[in-house]
Amino acid sequence: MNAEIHAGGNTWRDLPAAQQPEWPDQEALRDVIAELESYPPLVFAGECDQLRERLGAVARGEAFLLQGGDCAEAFDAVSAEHIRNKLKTLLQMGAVLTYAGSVPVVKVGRIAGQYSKPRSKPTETRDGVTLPTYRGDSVNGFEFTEAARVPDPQRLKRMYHASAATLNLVRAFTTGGYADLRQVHAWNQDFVKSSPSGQRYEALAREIDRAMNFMNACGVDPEEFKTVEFYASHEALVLDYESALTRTDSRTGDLYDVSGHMVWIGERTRQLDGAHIEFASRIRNPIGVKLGPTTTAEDALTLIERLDPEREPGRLTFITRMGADKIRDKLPELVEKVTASGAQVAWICDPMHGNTFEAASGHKTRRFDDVLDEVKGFFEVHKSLGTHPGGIHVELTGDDVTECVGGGDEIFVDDLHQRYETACDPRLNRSQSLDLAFLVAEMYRDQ
Ligand SMILES: O=C[C@H](O)[C@H](O)COP(=O)(O)O
Ligand SMILES: C=C(OP(=O)(O)O)C(=O)O
Ligand SMILES: [Mn+2]
Repeated sequence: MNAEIHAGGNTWRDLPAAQQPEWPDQEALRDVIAELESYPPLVFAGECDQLRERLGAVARGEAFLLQGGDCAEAFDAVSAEHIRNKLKTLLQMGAVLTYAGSVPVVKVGRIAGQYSKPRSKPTETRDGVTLPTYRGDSVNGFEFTEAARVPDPQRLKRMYHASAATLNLVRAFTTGGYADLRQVHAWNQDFVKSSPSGQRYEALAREIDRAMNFMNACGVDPEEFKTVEFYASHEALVLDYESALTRTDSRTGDLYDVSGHMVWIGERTRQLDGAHIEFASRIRNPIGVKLGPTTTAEDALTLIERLDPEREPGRLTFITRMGADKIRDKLPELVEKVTASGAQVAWICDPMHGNTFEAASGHKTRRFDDVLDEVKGFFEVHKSLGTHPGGIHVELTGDDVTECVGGGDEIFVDDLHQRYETACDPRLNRSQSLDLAFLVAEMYRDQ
């Protein structure tokens, strides 16, 4: 490996890096980094290029991005059941958006690497006891004990292995026949009877069946529907991990972060002169940046200069997370000035992170109606500017949790305690996710 090029993955080390774990033992950390550097890549650089091309279609207005998964993946949720449920939910949403929205859908999971969390406070207090905050399974334990909350670099290796196991199953499902479009009904089997969104989905699946029979009769090869393109993404937060998995592509000499196909930089770590943007500027993966309500148009333009100097559609995705009450005020200026600059970024709506509040029960939650309203605002703004609403970025799970309130199968604040299982932010459950997909498909069609 070319030492100079490889050093490109480490230039962030001279800059301030927000939200990094305070590892107590630096020597142990160095050993872990060295071991991670010897591990095989989790993804192939060519796949990252392919996703960049797909996102280029999103930026040009020819496709829609569906990006979703847990807020925080957990090591003890690396099981066939959890992974299958999550994938099934994303495939169902993808089918709804493709068919009802009549648009090609690029499917990207917050999966196989989403183990690190930025936090708003460094400590958490319960019943008078204060401990370091939980920062994701890659860093420390969720359990509220002093021992669990100490950052342990060995967890970075577990993150790699958990990501590898997850990605392996996802690849098996998406290429081995499980995700075959002819299985649209099978994905819904356990769900259909119990829920209005399941029943609505079933009706759509019947239409898809008819359309496929028609295509079959016209001579389209049914094998065309057997596999689905699915990509993995996560927040590139813990830079020791991400840079240990950054490798030189032997085909081109370019650097890729081979821990996932796409990585994004979060709202709390997007400082223009900070380590995360520097790191992202050195790799060829498609990059996302979260933009919250304090983002100025100048910030957005500088991010483009740093991350997409060639103005390559698909390289840069702006994931806005303004909040339902701010999106209509804050988004127009950003979109206008970015468009005027000639850059072609993909604009994606994260309707989750600007709409979190604490319920009287103490649960962190989100209202389905606020989520929906932020997406509506996002579509309205793009419609008025003649730009493309490129997709949604959501926190969801395939399990029937009770973490967000509202939805067709309504969950009330008093229900939150029943199945509140998230390690960090509240996720849409399967029924709420499907509801959202139907409503977004309608918005897209009306656009
Ligand atoms: O997922 C995002 C952040 O980690 C999360 O919103 C921060 O939550 P906190 O305010 O509980 O730290
Ligand atoms: C931390 C997250 O979001 P943001 O950076 O937008 O707050 C997240 O996506 O979980
Ligand atoms: Mn989150």
